[in-house]
Amino acid sequence: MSDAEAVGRERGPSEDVPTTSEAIDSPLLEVEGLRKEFGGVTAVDGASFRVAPGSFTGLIGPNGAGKSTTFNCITGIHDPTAGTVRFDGRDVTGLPPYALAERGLVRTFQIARELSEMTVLENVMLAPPGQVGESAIRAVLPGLREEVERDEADVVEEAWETLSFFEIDHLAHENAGNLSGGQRKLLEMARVLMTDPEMVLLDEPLAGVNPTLEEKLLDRIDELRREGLTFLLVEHDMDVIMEHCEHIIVMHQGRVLAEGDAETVQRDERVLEAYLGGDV
Ligand SMILES: Nc1ncnc2c1ncn2[C@@H]1O[C@H](COP(=O)(O)OP(=O)(O)OP(=O)(O)O)[C@@H](O)[C@H]1O
Repeated sequence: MSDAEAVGRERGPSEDVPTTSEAIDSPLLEVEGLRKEFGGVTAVDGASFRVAPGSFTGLIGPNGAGKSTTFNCITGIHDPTAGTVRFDGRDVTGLPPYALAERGLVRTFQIARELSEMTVLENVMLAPPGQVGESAIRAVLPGLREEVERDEADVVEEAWETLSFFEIDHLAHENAGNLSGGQRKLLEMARVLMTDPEMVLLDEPLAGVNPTLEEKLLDRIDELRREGLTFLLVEHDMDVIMEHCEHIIVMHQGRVLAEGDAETVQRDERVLEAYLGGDV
């Protein structure tokens, strides 16, 4: 019997499982005892894990495991019923998305209807938090006009660089609503990058993306990681998770069932049983 099998037989789902991320000494993101109830439904039931800075971490689990709810609790969409979320050593539990973005923790958002009527370039230029409103106010203050103009020129330059990085600069003047599903995902990533994040959370970034664009998106993520960005990804495509994520967290029934590298997770019998719908 392998170690994993032995662990699987000795422990039930309600007990704590050993977590390799406990070994991460200085996590960038730390989720502890996270719990979220919706009426009588417990969607997340005491999930705890850590994400190392500069890592590409995957969050997986069968349908209904609590991945999206966990994601939404971390990114300020849901208020957790209990537990804490720490980012860069600070408690950020329950902070709204804009406050998290100011601290460097961002998630991708689908392009909203109003934004789909704007061009790709406008979408990217609007992404930095507070940019437009702030500039508009500062533009009317005497003495600051020059500085504002310089700021805006920087944003335009950065917007073009970001579009070119994702190879969608040729679409700059196209309405965002006319993009294909895959091109939209690239635009969503470009918008995120404009906020100068430290950590990016991605929920199903490859859903509906054709293989060519998928490769492009994954290449860009790998490149950004090499520059020091941290990624946490919820994704159903196991091949992508196993190939690209060096740390994988498996959720089941609202808790962390197992975690480790691809090999560790793949040979963990509890993971297999959870995916097959077995009683773990
Ligand atoms: N707003 C809500 N109200 C009530 N129950 C909810 C709500 N959101 C999620 N749930 C329930 O919480 C549980 C976890 O759902 P969640 O969407 O987080 O899982 P998931 O792992 O992301 O699933 P999937 O892979 O199918 O997207 C499910 O039983 C789901 O029905």
